[in-house]
Amino acid sequence: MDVAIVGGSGYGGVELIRFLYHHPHVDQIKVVSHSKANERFSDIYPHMKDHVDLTMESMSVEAISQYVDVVFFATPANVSSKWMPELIKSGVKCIDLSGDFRLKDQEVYEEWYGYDAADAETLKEAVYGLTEENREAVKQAQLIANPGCYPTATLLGLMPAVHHKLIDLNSIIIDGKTGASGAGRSLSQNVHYSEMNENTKAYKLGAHKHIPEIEQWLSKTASEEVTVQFTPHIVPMTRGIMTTIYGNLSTDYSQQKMNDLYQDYYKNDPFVKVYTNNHYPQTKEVYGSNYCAIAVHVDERTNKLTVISVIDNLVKGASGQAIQNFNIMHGFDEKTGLELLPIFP
Ligand SMILES: NC(=O)C1=CN([C@@H]2O[C@H](COP(=O)(O)OP(=O)(O)OC[C@H]3O[C@@H](n4cnc5c(N)ncnc54)[C@H](OP(=O)(O)O)[C@@H]3O)[C@@H](O)[C@H]2O)C=CC1
Ligand SMILES: CC(=O)N[C@@H](CCC(=O)OP(=O)(O)O)C(=O)O
Repeated sequence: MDVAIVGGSGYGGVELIRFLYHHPHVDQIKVVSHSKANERFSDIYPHMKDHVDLTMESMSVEAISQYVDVVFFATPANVSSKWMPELIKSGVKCIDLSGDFRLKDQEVYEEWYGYDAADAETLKEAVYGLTEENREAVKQAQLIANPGCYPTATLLGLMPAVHHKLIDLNSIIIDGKTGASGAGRSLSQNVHYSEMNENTKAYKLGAHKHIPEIEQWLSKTASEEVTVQFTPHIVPMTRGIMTTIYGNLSTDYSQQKMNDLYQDYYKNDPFVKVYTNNHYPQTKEVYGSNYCAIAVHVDERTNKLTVISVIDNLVKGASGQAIQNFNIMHGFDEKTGLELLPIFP
């Protein structure tokens, strides 16, 4: 299978290459870059020297659709929406790491992203790639809207309780923490070393584009309109997302029953681990891997459920989940190429 990565010179791109380069079903990788065409990939990422022999190329949409079977987009918002109509018409499968196809309502996209939405016809083709929740649709999809990093951790943390109607859906509060790599490789003041080292700060309160993404999936799952309170924070680490999620319990449910429910819910999902031994997973425990690790706490005193959910933003929160979806779309074992253990410490 031949694949192209558009925006291959960024963090999402280098992670895709880390996993795809030795993927047993991938023959050729085209790394598409406009700013760095003709440069060697290992000159941009010297740790790849002698491992990855690829040169970045500038390719038109026509050339891409002619030469490859699958296109991954690791580009900022407002890029894939421009390329996609032609690619979809040509029959190529596409997996988009950006948010351009995640929100089904064009007005909502325009309000939260500030760009023109993707065209309605192409948007209809998009399948939300939260793998564990949408596996059957992913199997049939031509276009995957790969979820955002915070929504991946949040939704996987909430789904068992939501499906079993154990929390009041309009009481959900999400406290999110991310490392600097979430902002991508391009320079952003938010992640300037001297402003994030030994510092923790909240940002985009009530305005983060992951709010409508989380609400859309919760509302679809619950068949009612759900709103959430979400506050993201940047903490001084490179990789990792932790979401600490609170909700009011809507029924009497013991810690033991909640543990059993969560464990049972994810028993067939190879990349979700549920801890039931009073261990609360840490971001370091999933570093570099495609795992989401979850633990739940039932507080009978306050009648609240707390969920801790951690992922590596660049893997399960982006490139790893994209490859999990790629595997499923093509009938490969979903673990193919992704069975790396986390790096610790
Ligand atoms: N970082 C993360 O943790 C996560 C990121 N995402 C999403 O994945 C996407 C990629 O993120 P990330 O890799 O971190 O970002 P980076 O900034 O590291 O890389 C983005 C790449 O996109 C390319 N690019 C930039 N502008 C344009 C443009 N106008 N047209 C075409 N290509 C362009 C650039 O490559 P070149 O100049 O070589 O073409 C650049 O290297 C984003 O949409 C991001 O929101 C999703 C989940 C998590
Ligand atoms: C540290 C930092 O700035 N993180 C970014 C992560 C955004 C991201 O990756 O967005 P998508 O997952 O929607 O593509 C942010 O919170 O806006």
